[in-house]
Amino acid sequence: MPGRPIVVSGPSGTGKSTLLKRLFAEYPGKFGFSVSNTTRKPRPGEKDGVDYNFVSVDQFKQLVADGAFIEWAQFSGNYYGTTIAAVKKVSEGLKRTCVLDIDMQGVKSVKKTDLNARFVFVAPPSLEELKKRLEGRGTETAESLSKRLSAAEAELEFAKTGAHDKVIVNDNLESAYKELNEFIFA
Ligand SMILES: Nc1ncnc2c1ncn2[C@@H]1O[C@H](COP(=O)(O)OP(=O)(O)OP(=O)(O)O)[C@@H](O)[C@H]1O
Repeated sequence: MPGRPIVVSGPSGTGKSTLLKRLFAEYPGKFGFSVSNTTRKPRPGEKDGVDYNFVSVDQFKQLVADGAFIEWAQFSGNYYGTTIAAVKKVSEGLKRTCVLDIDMQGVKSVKKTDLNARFVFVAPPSLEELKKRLEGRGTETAESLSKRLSAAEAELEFAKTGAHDKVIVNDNLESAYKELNEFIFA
């Protein structure tokens, strides 16, 4: 029996991917991510329904109008989004526990659906440490770094409202992973 969907959120750079990568590796076949919808064209080797659900702009707009999305966005001329149906497909089709790595808008949106998800927030030990990790990852420009840090403050404020079932401070990676594991299998 797959478990209820798990929504993992928290500031960019707080360590969500690091923790999830470890979880997926420890339990192969137990968890899965949903397949996103996109209007961009498939790249060679990409399979429809596996890498993405490839749709036309008209189809995408219809899904938006139908309220099918948990979250969607436009990047460099293409639309991308996660549908409620794609999350259900992971549990009902693949019989896996669906894990969603989304931001606070996504969290609010999932709460309005019938997905009956559980919410975990991964917090950094401090904003200074978060800045160090983002710098250390070597993926950010000065501009994207400052954008992520201001978004981080909003995420931390939101977490204070008690919207999540569990808050994990990712200070020591081992103990954060242990807490995540315990929460997920509780
Ligand atoms: N407990 C920890 N102590 C020190 N460094 C950590 C810890 N956890 C993660 N990191 C490092 O912090 C950086 C950011 O981690 P990661 O990429 O997992 O964050 P993220 O929350 O998934 O970010 P994004 O939302 O941008 O994808 C990585 O370089 C990672 O190795």
